[in-house]
Amino acid sequence: MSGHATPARGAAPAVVVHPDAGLLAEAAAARLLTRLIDVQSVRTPVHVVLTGGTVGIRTLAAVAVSPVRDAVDWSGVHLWWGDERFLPDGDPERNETQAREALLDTLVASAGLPAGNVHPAPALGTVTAGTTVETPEQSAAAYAVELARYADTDDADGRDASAQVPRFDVLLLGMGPDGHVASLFPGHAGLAAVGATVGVHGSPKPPPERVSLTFDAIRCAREVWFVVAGADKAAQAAAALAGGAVTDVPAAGAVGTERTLWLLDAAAANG
Ligand SMILES: O=C1O[C@H](COP(=O)(O)O)[C@@H](O)[C@H](O)[C@H]1O
Repeated sequence: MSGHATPARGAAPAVVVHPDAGLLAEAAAARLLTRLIDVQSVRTPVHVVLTGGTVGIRTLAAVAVSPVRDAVDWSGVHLWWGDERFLPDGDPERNETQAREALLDTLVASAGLPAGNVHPAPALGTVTAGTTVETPEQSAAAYAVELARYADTDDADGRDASAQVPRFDVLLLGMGPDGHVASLFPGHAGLAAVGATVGVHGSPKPPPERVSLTFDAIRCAREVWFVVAGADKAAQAAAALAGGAVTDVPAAGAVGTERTLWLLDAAAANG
């Protein structure tokens, strides 16, 4: 295993606990909207990485109905994903499909989000640059090309900019009960992948084929925010916060350069 097996340099984690998963999603949505408004007061565009998973999608649904939603200039927001389930376009299990239904379709239709600012990892069977995407590796490679188009390679702050990705302003992550983040699973080869993206096979959580950002890419984010709920996540949340080994608890390796924030519900915080 490479240097990713040890916790990364980056912002030390801070923890905020909310009473339950519903309030966690509402609070994360409010926090995200405030962050977008704040960042837009000093720079544009803003790059946000979305997560799939239960709380991640509930957070997007809460953004959709927030009265503050339209205080964001969505024309200057670019949206990416930390991971994707490698399935055909429109499959209900794709993180992209769920995010579009929860929020993105509305933003494109009526809030000024350009369709071209939505950057999913290409789905199984889609055609990208004249080639049909048939493997997670092909999707990961095409996703890396798209990320590189928006890359910020300024490494003046000491971060490793070799992953060729945007300087994400917020990168949202869920966490599985096994401690996985994005599609980086305990003991899997993807933990050691270098560059921006990796194709994943044999995921212990269905579907088995996925595409993920690497730790190199995740660690380019200014702010990494976990949204984690449920008693089944408590042990791994505690292990990650205690600085556990990344091979056992991948969440321990996901840090932002300026902030690492764990947004938990009370059940997940009780480990
Ligand atoms: O499969 C995935 O699972 C994780 C966690 O999901 P949850 O439902 O347990 O919260 C998610 O973060 C990831 O994006 C997704 O692909």
